[in-house]
Amino acid sequence: MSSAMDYEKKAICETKAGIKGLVDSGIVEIPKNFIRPPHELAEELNMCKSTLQIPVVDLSGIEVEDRRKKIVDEIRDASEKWGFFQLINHGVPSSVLDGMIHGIRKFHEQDVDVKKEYYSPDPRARQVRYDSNLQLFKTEGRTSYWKDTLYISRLVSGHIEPELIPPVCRKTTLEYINHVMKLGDILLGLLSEALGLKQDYLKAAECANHQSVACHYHPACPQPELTLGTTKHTDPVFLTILLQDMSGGLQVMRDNQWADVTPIEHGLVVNIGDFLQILSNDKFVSAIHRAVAKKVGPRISVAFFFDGSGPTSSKMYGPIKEFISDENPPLYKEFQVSDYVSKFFTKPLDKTVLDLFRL
Ligand SMILES: O=C(O)CCC(=O)C(=O)O
Ligand SMILES: [Fe+2]
Repeated sequence: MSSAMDYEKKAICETKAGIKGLVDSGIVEIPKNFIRPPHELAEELNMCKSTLQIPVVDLSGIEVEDRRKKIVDEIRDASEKWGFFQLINHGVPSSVLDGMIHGIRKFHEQDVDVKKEYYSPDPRARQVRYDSNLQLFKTEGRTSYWKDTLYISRLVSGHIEPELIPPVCRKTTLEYINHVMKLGDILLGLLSEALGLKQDYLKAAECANHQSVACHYHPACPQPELTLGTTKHTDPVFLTILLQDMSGGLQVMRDNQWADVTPIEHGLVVNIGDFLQILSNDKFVSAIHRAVAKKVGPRISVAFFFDGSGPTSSKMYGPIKEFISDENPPLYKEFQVSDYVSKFFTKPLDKTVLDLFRL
């Protein structure tokens, strides 16, 4: 590591002002540790961009039987082909969505002296913490991302001690959690039906008992083409509901091309996570996605993750028995959340959850 990089790392960590602090200091070039490796940047230049758009599913009329059937068909198709879709008329009030984005922006833009109280680079240390993935400096050859994130973790059925949430965004965040939990229930029902199972199957299978929320703030970036807001990844959870502002930047991989997930005002993005791909025995896909950095900012996005039972539970997960036959053998071994957690922190960077459990 160069001494210049050491200085930048130290400055970001010590001020606890995040990437936002770096931008506010007036930099015109991004520090080296944010620059993606040359082979990645070269590969990018040769890659075609997809003009396809992820499907949009309208949830209005869901209580009418025929309409629900059509919605289930659309969700099945999107989950099989893309692993991604957008929802409109999903029942979460526009004021709650706007309030969440506004609250998260206020958190990241508040006085650093207040914000830094929440700063912690250790994912296991605190239930609510803010960080800029600077711990990645420590890992040789790993690039840092152009974003700061407020993490709200270890929610149990949507519950968290309200006082743990920063006052500046407490009311709006609690409201948002409350509504997204309800939408999560509706979605689990629709996804169960899309898999040909009873409506309460995925909920009863403990696919969403725990939740966490990652509230991202991507500041304007002076050299966006050299870095990323979030590197390409799949979500190591069952299901994600993502709220994004109108800035754009989220992309999903389809047939080896990046497709933009163009924001829809007051829409929500849904994506299938690794564990749902495993349960469905590869019927549904957990798609690779990323967020590009932008010259203008900030961009706010909020990923609400639905996770399984906690690491102390002995609940086993694996391909759903109903899908397994001599012709369709299981593609993954069974596992407990604790197996996954212990492997996750030591797994090689290029391995996903799917690789860890594939037979
Ligand atoms: O910022 C985004 O739109 C994507 C965030 C994301 O993929 C994640 O938090 O897992
Ligand atoms: Fe993600």
